[in-house]
Amino acid sequence: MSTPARPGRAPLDLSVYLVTDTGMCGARGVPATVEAAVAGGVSVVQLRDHDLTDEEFVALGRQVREVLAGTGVPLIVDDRVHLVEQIGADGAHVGQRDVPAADARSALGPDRLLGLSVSTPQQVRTAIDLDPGVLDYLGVGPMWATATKPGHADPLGPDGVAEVTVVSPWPCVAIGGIDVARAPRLRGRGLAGIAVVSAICAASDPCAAAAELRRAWGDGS
Ligand SMILES: Cc1ncc(COP(=O)(O)OP(=O)(O)O)c(N)n1
Ligand SMILES: Cc1nc(C(=O)O)sc1CCOP(=O)(O)O
Ligand SMILES: [Mg+2]
Repeated sequence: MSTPARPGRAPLDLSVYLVTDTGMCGARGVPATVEAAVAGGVSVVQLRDHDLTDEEFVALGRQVREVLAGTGVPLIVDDRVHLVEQIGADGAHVGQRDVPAADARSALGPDRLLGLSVSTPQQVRTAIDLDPGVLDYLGVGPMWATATKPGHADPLGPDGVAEVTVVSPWPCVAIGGIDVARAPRLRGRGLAGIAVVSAICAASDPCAAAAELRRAWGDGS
């Protein structure tokens, strides 16, 4: 299901949003994992790797961009807004401790996608004080405790996430501890989609994992 976008933008399908983890992809590698996951129904891909140098990150990002060419699936860059152009990515995702969203938008220009992480309704209200045209979506998390992000905020759970989506003017994607068993518990909470790392990257068959998540999520209602 696509959700309304910023004025003048094509609708954005956030339903199953893959965030990559190079270590979890293992010997298969990030590009092959992304290719399989997209075949299984992933609708957005975010390149996330805190350990690579900028040069390595750009090289990997370009490989992923090649894999995504012609699929219509957007490529988002985690944190490194300054590399979006070099990679030829479609946008960036920033957190509360990264470059401020308004600065990220200035660097990206009006046409690229920008997501912001939030963990509380108050962080949404703070973001609303920005020009609403700055953001395309919110990443809301964590839903549940997860080993993938050490030091994460307090888990929100299905009831907590609904308190965030209800005050958000932007489409929201939930993240943190989501798998096939838990995904249905997030339906009907005002979310546009679910974002996962380990449920796809650590799966032996990322195509099947993505297809199962897509089925578990349905249309999110
Ligand atoms: C879709 C999505 N939501 C949240 C995050 C987390 O971003 P951030 O808080 O900046 O943490 P890091 O991912 O940089 O560790 C995300 N990456 N994607
Ligand atoms: C990257 C990230 N951000 C989070 C947040 O709460 O903002 S939780 C998270 C990790 C999600 O990994 P997994 O699907 O393996 O639980
Ligand atoms: Mg970040």
